[in-house]
Order: sequence, then structure tokens, then C-alpha cells
Amino acid sequence: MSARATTTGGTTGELNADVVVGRGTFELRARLRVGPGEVLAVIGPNGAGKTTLLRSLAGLLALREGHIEVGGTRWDDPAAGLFVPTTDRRVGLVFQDYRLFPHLSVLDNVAFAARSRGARRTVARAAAAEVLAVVGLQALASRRPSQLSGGQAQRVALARALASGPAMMLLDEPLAALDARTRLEIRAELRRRLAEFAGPSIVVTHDPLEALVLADRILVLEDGRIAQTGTPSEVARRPVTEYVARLMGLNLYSGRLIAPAQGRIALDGGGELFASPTDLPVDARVLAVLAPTSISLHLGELPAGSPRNVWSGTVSGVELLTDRVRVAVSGAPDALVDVTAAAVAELRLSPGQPVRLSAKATEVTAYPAP
Ligand SMILES: Nc1ncnc2c1ncn2[C@@H]1O[C@H](COP(=O)(O)OP(=O)(O)OP(=O)(O)O)[C@@H](O)[C@H]1O
Repeated sequence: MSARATTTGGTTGELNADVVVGRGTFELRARLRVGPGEVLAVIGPNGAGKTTLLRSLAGLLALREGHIEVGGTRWDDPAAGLFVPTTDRRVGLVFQDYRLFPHLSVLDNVAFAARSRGARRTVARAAAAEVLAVVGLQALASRRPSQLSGGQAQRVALARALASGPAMMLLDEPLAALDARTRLEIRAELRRRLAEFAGPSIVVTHDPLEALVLADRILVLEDGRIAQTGTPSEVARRPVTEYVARLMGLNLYSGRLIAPAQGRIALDGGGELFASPTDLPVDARVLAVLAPTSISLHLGELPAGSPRNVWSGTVSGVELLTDRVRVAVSGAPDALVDVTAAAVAELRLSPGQPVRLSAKATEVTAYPAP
């Protein structure tokens, strides 16, 4: 059975989905709601199911169980025998490789959706010209995709998706093919366009910065399941998995709170950390984060009056970042520590070197484990 989604261009409404979908032995299970005007970034390691999620929302993969509803219109509901094909879903799709029609001009690419819905050529072209003017691309209207730069092609792909009058925008790694400088510029523009779009938007990305900048909310997928959802600042400040902590550049520890008033935590991997005092109960399972820039390295003992957290370790790796050096230290606990190149030279840091680590308790943030 097939049904037609609401076709008025201005349709807005939330996405309400309970996605259960399989690909070979892989299964994705994810419930999500994305409000009208809200931008959700989906992040996760390779093979987590991000593309699978996007494909099922777009109608390129049918659900095994659950449902997909946008603005109150059901697009997929296997229990009811309902499946709305992609062409009737009113989704604005933007792919990493843009997928512009090579034989059509920019204008006709943008007019395509209206044309395929039966609009007359002149009407579709006039509407497309208006969209191009709004996004400042009118000068490119007669060019072919092969005559566009990467950034221009991305902007045309976005304009084409928005011009189709979508109920929802789905973007798969939209900036991944751009060089770093163009990406910065196009990211700012994408953010503006999505902020203006009245329906829900979902952006799949590998780039944590992109997720933090573009999204109102972040959803972390790992192994076909939702590992965390939250605002960018919640996810950045309180990651619940190693993957997100690494992405956000934080040390993440799990443990048990043994003395809340002292913020004292017994870590699962051995060792202890002092965080700020907390109201959580004794024995609460907690996660604690500590930024690599908040840890200091020393050779030999520390003077009296040093920070609450002092422990020993051995340098296991030294990596040059753009503006500092990241030192991996194994100990109880392990830690990534960011220091200056001068400090590396001064402390003669190289793998195998024993060091002392220190961090203030106020730099350790503890929160309940999920
Ligand atoms: N056509 C297919 N047949 C069988 N299994 C598939 C197929 N496509 C994808 N998979 C599997 O489904 C899982 C999820 O893949 P998916 O592409 O959704 O992940 P992803 O999070 O988008 O990964 P990436 O970041 O690498 O793009 C993976 O384990 C993958 O091997």
C-alpha cells in the first residue's frame, strides 16, 4: 500500500520515529523526535548505523518494525502495511557528493523537484530563480555542475533540496567533501539556512565541530543504538561514552563515589580521583571528565600545597597537535595531557619516561552514569 504525504510546500511538523531496521546481520533500533525547526546532528563511529537511519527516514530502506511520521503524516508503518516511497516523502536530501544532475543547468537542477511534480517549465524555473536569488546564487544559474567549485556545488545542492518544499531536511555528511577553508564558510551558511527552515532537519556528520556548531541537539549512535542525546553543550561537557569523550577531547573515567562531600571517586580501572563535592549519594555510579589541558606533568615529587589529584604514570606516546603536544600517559588512571612543546623539551618527555600527574579537584566534573 502506498499513501501520499502532505504536499503543501509549507508543511511543518515534528518527526516522530521509532526505527527498527536491519541490514544483513546489523540491526538499528532508535526512537527519535525532532521538532519543527530543530536541527539534530547524528554522530557515531563507522558502522554505527547513521546512514541506515537516514536512508530509512528518506524511504530508501523500509522499516522492519516501528513507524515514521512527519507532521502527523505516516510515511512508514509496517504493522499497518504502509510505506510511502521516497518520491512522495517531501524530504530535502543533501548528500556528501551532492548528486547534482550533470546534464542540467544550476537553474534546472533547482527547478527539478517542481518539474517532477508536474509544474510547467516556466513556473518551475521562475520559482527556482527566486530560490537562487535568496541564496545569492543567481550568477551561477546557467552553469553546469561541472563548472562549479565544491563549495558552489554544495550550495546548489542545498538550494535544490530547500526548493523542493520539503517537510524534513536530511543531510548526509554535507560538508565532508570540502577543503577546510571552504567548509568553514559553507558551514556558517548551512547553519543559517537550516535555522530558517521550518521543518525538522537531521545532519549526519563525522565532524564533532560541525555537530556542535550546526545542531540544536546531538544524537550519538553506537552499534545501532542511541548512546546519548542532548544539547551540544551537554554532550560536550558530559559525554557518556568513550567515543564521545575522545571526540570532544576529554578524559572520561567511570567509577563509584566513595565520599560525596570530598568528591572522592574510586575508579573502575584502578586509582582514585577527587572531583568537586557533590550531592550524589555514597556508592553512586558516576562518570568523571577531565580535560587534557587541566592536567600538569612533573618530574619528581610535587611541592606541598599541590592539587588534590596527584598520581604516577609512564609516558606511552607523544603526538604533535597544531598548537600543542598531546602526551598519552599510562597509569591509574591513564590520561591524555596537553602540554606546550617547550614543556616536552624541558621535561624530556618520550615514551617510557616516568612522570607525576596533577589536577585540581575543581577541574574534575563528576555526574551520574546513565
Ligand atoms: N547493503 C548492506 N548489506 C548488509 N549490511 C550493510 C549494508 N549496508 C550497511 N551495512 C552494515 O550496516 C551497518 C551500519 O552501516 P551504516 O552505513 O548505517 O553505518 P554508518 O554509521 O553510516 O557508518 P559510516 O560512518 O562508516 O558511514 C554496518 O555494520 C554495515 O556493515
